[in-house]
Amino acid sequence: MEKLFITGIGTDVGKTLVSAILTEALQADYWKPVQAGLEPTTDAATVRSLVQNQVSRFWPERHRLQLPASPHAAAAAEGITLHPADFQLPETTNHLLVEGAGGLLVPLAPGFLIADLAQQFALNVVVVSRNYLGSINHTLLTLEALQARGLRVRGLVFNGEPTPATEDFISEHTGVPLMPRLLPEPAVSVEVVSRYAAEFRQWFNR
Ligand SMILES: Nc1ncnc2c1ncn2[C@@H]1O[C@H](COP(=O)(O)OP(=O)(O)OP(=O)(O)O)[C@@H](O)[C@H]1O
Ligand SMILES: C[C@H](N)[C@H](N)CCCCCC(=O)O
Ligand SMILES: [Mg+2]
Repeated sequence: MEKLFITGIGTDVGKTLVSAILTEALQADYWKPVQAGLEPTTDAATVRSLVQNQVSRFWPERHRLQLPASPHAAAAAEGITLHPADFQLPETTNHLLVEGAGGLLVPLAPGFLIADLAQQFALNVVVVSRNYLGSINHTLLTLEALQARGLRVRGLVFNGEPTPATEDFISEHTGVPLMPRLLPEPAVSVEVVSRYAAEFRQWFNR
């Protein structure tokens, strides 16, 4: 069974889109442990709206925080402090995807980072790297931080305009496995997710 933690090189890089694609590809369960920002929608609701299979289960967030901010700040604004002991991996016999919030070193509380959650659950990691000027550095820093923590990279997903100079350097410098890449889509839809899911399914079955 694949038990995967979806992180990225920052916020808004496409973790939720990749989560939807992987959820559909593997008919996996999906869990967003901490949702910071509830309007206009949540990541779990987005993934649910983009997948069609009837197998996936959507596990409830452990913390739903109003403020679209860093989780440590969103929690503080509600007068609460998140603790590692709050979080237990959903007990499922299915594949499971766990989506972080923002990038790998985003704080959940003082001394408690998103990376600690991936470590606590001993999950393999999928890294989403959106293409922008500066993304090489952000990607290499993320991969180095994962390596320093002994977290295994299951695959790296490039998202955006194909940029060989960027992608080739990251791939050759780190040797991480590359998953299928995402192109800029005019709109994100069930059809788009279904098309990529077929590609990712092949990647897992290769
Ligand atoms: N390849 C793409 N083509 C078109 N739109 C995209 C693509 N990748 C991401 N987007 C859009 O960019 C926005 C941010 O993506 P997404 O919500 O997946 O980011 P995220 O990394 O999950 O952010 P967060 O840290 O808030 O969880 C969304 O509106 C999403 O639909
Ligand atoms: C609100 C946003 N969409 C994410 N859920 C949280 C992003 C936290 C980023 C914190 C940071 O790296 O400065
Ligand atoms: Mg997201």
